[in-house]
Amino acid sequence: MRIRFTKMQGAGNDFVVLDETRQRLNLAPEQYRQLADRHFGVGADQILSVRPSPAPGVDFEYVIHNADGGQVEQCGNGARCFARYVVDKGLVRGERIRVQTLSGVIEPRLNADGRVTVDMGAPVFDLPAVPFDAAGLSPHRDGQWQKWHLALEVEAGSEIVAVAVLSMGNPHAVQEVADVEAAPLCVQGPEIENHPRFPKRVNAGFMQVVDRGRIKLRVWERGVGETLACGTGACAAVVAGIRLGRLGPRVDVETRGGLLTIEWAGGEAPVSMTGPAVTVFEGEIELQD
Ligand SMILES: N[C@H](CCC[C@H](N)C(=O)O)C(=O)O
Repeated sequence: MRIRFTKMQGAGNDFVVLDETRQRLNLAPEQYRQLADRHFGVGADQILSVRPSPAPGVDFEYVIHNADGGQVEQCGNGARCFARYVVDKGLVRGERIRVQTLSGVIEPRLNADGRVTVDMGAPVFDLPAVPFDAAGLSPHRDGQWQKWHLALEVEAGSEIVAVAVLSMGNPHAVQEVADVEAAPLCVQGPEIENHPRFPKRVNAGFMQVVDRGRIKLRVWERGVGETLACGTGACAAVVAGIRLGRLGPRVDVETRGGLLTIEWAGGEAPVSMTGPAVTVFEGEIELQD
């Protein structure tokens, strides 16, 4: 099957975008994996599908697959690129862009400076959890925040890390580190991603607080590994930092791939994310059938 695609990136988190507005491609997980493969395919962290939405008042359906071929609920950097794509391709009829995802409807906005702002919805603080006695965990309340101690089995024996756990539509476990460049992502990342506490696996964030308006962040993403930026991960880290009293309501998030700005007023308020969205190239590829 020969298909056309658009390669995009948001703060270095990169995507293959597929236009399914006229025809569904019905790809199999192996074909998503082929598209994401950086040696045998195009190469990307996620594959984003643009589909029409049957729902009244909703313009598009936004379907997201990780590099491992699994479909997921949300992708923040991808949402900005989705908005850039549908505007640049002339697919948008009105002023607003309302997009259905597995975790609800989002409404991205293109700003005059070329960056894109997305209301990512309100954070959710209780994730589907394995009963703690089955996973050997010891939850404790730290201030007003329930943090979880995860028992990680790493080469040097087991170690306990305290993570803040929340959902931005997709699951995140965020920990604070003194130096994000020295954070053990390659060791702890896969351990946390696949920890029995998270029956749907999890994205593992490593946050260094610079001051109340700035953090540095690296994320080991579920289904991908370390990415240069993670939009929902930036939202989750800022929400965790605000809930722990470490951050103010507007935070610049330095990622290896660029800068994201996250705002959250607390409580049930939605989290706002602003950042870049860039088209890199267009192409065609022959997919295995
Ligand atoms: N790996 C994530 C999906 C992509 C999230 C990230 N690329 C973003 O910008 O939010 C997950 O499995 O939940």
